[in-house]
Amino acid sequence: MTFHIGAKPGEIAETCLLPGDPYRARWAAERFLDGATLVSETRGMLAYTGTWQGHPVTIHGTGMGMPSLSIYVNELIRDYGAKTLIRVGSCGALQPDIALRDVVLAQSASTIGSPSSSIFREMRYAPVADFGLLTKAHAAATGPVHVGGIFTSYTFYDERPDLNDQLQRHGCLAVEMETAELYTLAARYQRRALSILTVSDHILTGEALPSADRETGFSAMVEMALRAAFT
Ligand SMILES: O=P(O)(O)O[C@H]1O[C@H](CO)[C@@H](O)[C@H]1O
Ligand SMILES: O=c1cc[nH]c(=O)[nH]1
Repeated sequence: MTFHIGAKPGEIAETCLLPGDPYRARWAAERFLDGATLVSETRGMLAYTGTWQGHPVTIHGTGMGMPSLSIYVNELIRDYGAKTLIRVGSCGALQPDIALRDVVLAQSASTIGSPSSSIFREMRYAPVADFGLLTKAHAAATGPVHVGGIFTSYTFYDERPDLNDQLQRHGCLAVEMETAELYTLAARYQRRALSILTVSDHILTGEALPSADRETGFSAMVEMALRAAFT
């Protein structure tokens, strides 16, 4: 047990899938894992461990935003020995050729700042995905998939439309709230990380999926994450 994870030693797999939403963790565990067992529900952040095609996998919610993800990923890596960490999240699209339900593979994650920023002082660190996971996830895609840079925001309700304009102009595919810190922590501890994101809304058009779709409609990215981890 740690401050924020109730699992006993040995109950967390080396491969962890990380949705922001704890109910997405439950849905994905029930749908994709054999023998899924609830191993932590501290603060309602559900975590399940089971197997996929014989491989041990944990699916652990992270909550919303980099500070929350940072707590869980630090403990998963430092206390439980997680080695492969794949975020399965939602994002808002920033480019006109990206549609609702498309998948975005985050090659890099720009940010204004992250919980790790203070250790870099004046340096603008560039958090990047694990190349092996990225290429394997891309090969496993069965529908529209986009690969490129994303923006990890500290806020959901952003008051800077000019920032979205600049991000779009510089080819940024989508916005979400966790990946920059995930990639930075993975680099620090020499672990593999990737963010696979399903487009839940479009920043340019204002279209959005209903929240039930966000919770359960994301099979393609979970399948891509599992195939990337084990092929
Ligand atoms: O669907 P998840 O994984 O939570 O990801 C996105 O959704 C939340 C905002 O609604 C933020 O956590 C953002 O990154
Ligand atoms: O952070 C996020 C996640 C999904 N959609 C957004 O617009 N922002």
